[in-house]
Amino acid sequence: MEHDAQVTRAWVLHPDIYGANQRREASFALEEAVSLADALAEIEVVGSTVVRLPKAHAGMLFGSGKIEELKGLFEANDVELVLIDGPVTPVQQRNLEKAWKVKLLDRTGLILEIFSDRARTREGVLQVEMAALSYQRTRLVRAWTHLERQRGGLGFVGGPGETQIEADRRAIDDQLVRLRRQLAKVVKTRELHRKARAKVPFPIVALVGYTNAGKSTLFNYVTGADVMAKDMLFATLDPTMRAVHLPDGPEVILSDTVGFISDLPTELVASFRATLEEVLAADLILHVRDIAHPDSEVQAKDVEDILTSLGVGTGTKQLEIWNKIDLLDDERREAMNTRAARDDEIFAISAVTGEGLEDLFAAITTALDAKRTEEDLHLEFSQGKHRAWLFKEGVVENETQDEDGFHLRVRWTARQARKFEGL
Ligand SMILES: Nc1nc2c(ncn2[C@@H]2O[C@H](COP(=O)(O)OP(=O)(O)OP(=O)(O)O)[C@@H](O)[C@H]2O)c(=O)[nH]1
Repeated sequence: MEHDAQVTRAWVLHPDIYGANQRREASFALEEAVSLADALAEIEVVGSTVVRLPKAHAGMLFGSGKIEELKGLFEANDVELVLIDGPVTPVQQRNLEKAWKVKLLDRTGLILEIFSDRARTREGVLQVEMAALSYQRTRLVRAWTHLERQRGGLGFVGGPGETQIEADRRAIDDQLVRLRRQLAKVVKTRELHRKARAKVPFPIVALVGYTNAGKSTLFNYVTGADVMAKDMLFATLDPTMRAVHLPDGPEVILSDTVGFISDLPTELVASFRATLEEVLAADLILHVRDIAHPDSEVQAKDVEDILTSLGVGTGTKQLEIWNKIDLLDDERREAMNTRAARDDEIFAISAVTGEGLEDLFAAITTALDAKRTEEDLHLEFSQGKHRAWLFKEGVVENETQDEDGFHLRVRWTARQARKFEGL
């Protein structure tokens, strides 16, 4: 058979762990894994299968019959790469690669590949490199533990394998230290940028959501920008910011962030913390959901869990955006619209047709205006201009005066506070 030499022929396996993986329907999980693989241009998915995992086949992951059966399938389809949508130990990887004569990548490895393909900014590139190294490091440790066990767990030092692994581990540690230093520098620069932005008197609205939910499409619709919006997972990796005037509303900074995914590798969760700080700093969070997706509820729950684990969102107002209603049939669309209309914090929209956006913009304006905090200010007499501004903006609740100046109790929104700072 003649094949395009530029692309690697891949087969996707979703291991269905009996009894443990029922939270997500196996067929949806398999579909998502195929989309993940499709996100890499150099991979062509030639087939995909859900495989029920046996209870115990530690060294090979699957039973020998299944391995033979799959081997025949891979040979018949000239498969060069097998993607296993789950964790695979280094030992299992080596054994399966040998048995099937293919290269093998597990879910974390695949997601890391995609992230490394997508990272554009210096910070993104450094974070992905660090995540990949941390991942490699855990695989060294596992192999080492395994070697140790083979020798009967005596733990004596100096075996050739162990020395090599120790050396590899040290090399990785050194490189991680170097990368961490470089990253710290980049983060510092970004901090300065954010501080500069905080002086801009606009509230920040952050878009979050499961990958492919439509964040970039909504961002583009609102800002008229041309951020890459594709039916491709993780099209947006680095956060994008844009100041935009909402129709009949305030000027805001809209921020588009990386999409979330179930079972996000822990290495990546940690390394993307910094990027998600943009979300932490937001005045309002818009959680964009693909409401037409069959697994929409599970996706939403996973996004909420990741946000909670990152400490994002507590105390920050959130609106839920039910996107892609144009894809629903009339009956379901009607039902969604009715449900959304009953809840002040849910909005059914289509980021493609623009349906429902007017109500959403109005709600964003209201939410930002409602976010008032109370503060005590002391103004010197020479700051009369500031006092006049506060009275003009109508945020002063109470005022007293002494020989130094004015004591004001103000209730204001983040937007007003920032404007005041800029005076
Ligand atoms: N029919 C329809 N398609 C939509 C809508 N919103 C987004 N899409 C499509 O969904 C796909 C994903 O949209 P993106 O905007 O790239 O999604 P994202 O959430 O930014 O994705 P990540 O970058 O992976 O986080 C694209 O093919 C969009 O055209 C919508 O309201 N209706």
